[in-house]
Amino acid sequence: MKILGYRDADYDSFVKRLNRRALPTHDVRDLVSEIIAAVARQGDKALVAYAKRFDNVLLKEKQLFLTPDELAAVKVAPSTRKAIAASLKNITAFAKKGLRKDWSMRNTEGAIVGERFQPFDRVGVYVPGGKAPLVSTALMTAGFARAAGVPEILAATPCGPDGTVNPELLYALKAAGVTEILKIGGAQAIAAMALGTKTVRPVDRIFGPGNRFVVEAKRQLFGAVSIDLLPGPSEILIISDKTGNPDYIAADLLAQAEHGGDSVIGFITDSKALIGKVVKAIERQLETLSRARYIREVLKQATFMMQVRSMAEAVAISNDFAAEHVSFICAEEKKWLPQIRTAGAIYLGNDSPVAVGDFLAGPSHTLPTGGSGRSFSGLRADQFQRRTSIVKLDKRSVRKSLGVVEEFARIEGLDAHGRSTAIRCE
Ligand SMILES: NC(=O)c1ccc[n+]([C@@H]2O[C@H](COP(=O)([O-])OP(=O)(O)OC[C@H]3O[C@@H](n4cnc5c(N)ncnc54)[C@H](O)[C@@H]3O)[C@@H](O)[C@H]2O)c1
Ligand SMILES: [Zn+2]
Repeated sequence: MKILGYRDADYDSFVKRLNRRALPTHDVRDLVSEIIAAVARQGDKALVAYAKRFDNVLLKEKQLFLTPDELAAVKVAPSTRKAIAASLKNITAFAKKGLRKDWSMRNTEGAIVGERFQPFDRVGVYVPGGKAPLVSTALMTAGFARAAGVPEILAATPCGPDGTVNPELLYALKAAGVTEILKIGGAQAIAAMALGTKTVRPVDRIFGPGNRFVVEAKRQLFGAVSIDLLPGPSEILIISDKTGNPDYIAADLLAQAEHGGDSVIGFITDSKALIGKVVKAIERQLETLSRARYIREVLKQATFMMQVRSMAEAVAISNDFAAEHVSFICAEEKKWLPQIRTAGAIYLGNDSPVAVGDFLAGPSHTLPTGGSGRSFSGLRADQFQRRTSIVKLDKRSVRKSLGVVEEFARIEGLDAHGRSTAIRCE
């Protein structure tokens, strides 16, 4: 854990380093481009080879997809079914609010102009499965696709060494409306969905979070497909004044640490006393957690706590860092909230655990990480809609448009353009 305050000698250089840009390292970039090239060249054969190399599973080319029988046989506890239904209910309601609706109006010349929104025909969602079966992520991606009315939803998720996928995850995928399940993970799964293979039909757009290989594959395949955003290893930044409850703050930091070593955990406050209390609370709570040893490692490698001069400084650092989740606890919430501009999601006050947003609240937990929050927003239902603009003129509006069109045609030296409009006014 790195603990520092504004009086420390290395404070300024540390703060400077928190101003991030989401860019991959060279080794990840090179490995991923090699994987993409192999999938493009060898298709299913490459998928089988990488599943063996990275996931330690022996699959045949015929076994890349989950069969309908396997899916039909999935059974989960009633309590699981209830939890998944509760989450999907909130997700669907939230998603429907975010869908865009067709509209039209008349422009100055009287032409009808408008926008039409239709669901994509076929999308791919990546559901991480490396470290934990992210059942909630299945809902937080495919659930939005279904709410938008996408008819074909291909999900990709890595299977275990025995070739099976966690039954709760399968149940969630089915509940969220997924129509095909590819048992492949990593960059190779993204490549297969984007480029297609003999057995995988390519998709129009790819959604969903993953580790750095998955995120880099989406970045490199942009163009072959479109992507939602760059949602990588999860992270949190907690900003609190002295009104923050140290036990709650510690609990949220620990919950984040559970996500894994690639993620970053930050705590910024203008109260030095609060840092001391949070550190003590972490030690106390850690004792009772099942993944304590693992969490301890993350706290050591990837956690910082900082005493800043003021809330203004805290907010400025937060905007530079562009964290996936910002927890904001401040007596002057109304004053500062509009100024937190680059966060993927903001959790307000002492009583808003990020975990509720992870699993249940409604907004997708698929959020930009690694500093990409500066340029991307979290996953929304309207990202599953393809937008088309529509223009319709009649004799009156075409006549009214002619003067301006002819002037542009003259300036740009495109006389056929002018002629195509004039001919309709003769
Ligand atoms: N930002 C968000 O919205 C959000 C939401 C949920 C999860 N996440 C993040 O997603 C990540 C999931 O990561 P994960 O690893 O558990 O699952 P994952 O499914 O993303 O990655 C596992 C796959 O990576 C590939 N792989 C593993 N090691 C490799 C290597 N050395 N080289 C090349 N490929 C390799 C394997 O094929 C494996 O199937 C976590 O960091 C989590 O925080 C983010
Ligand atoms: Zn979480």
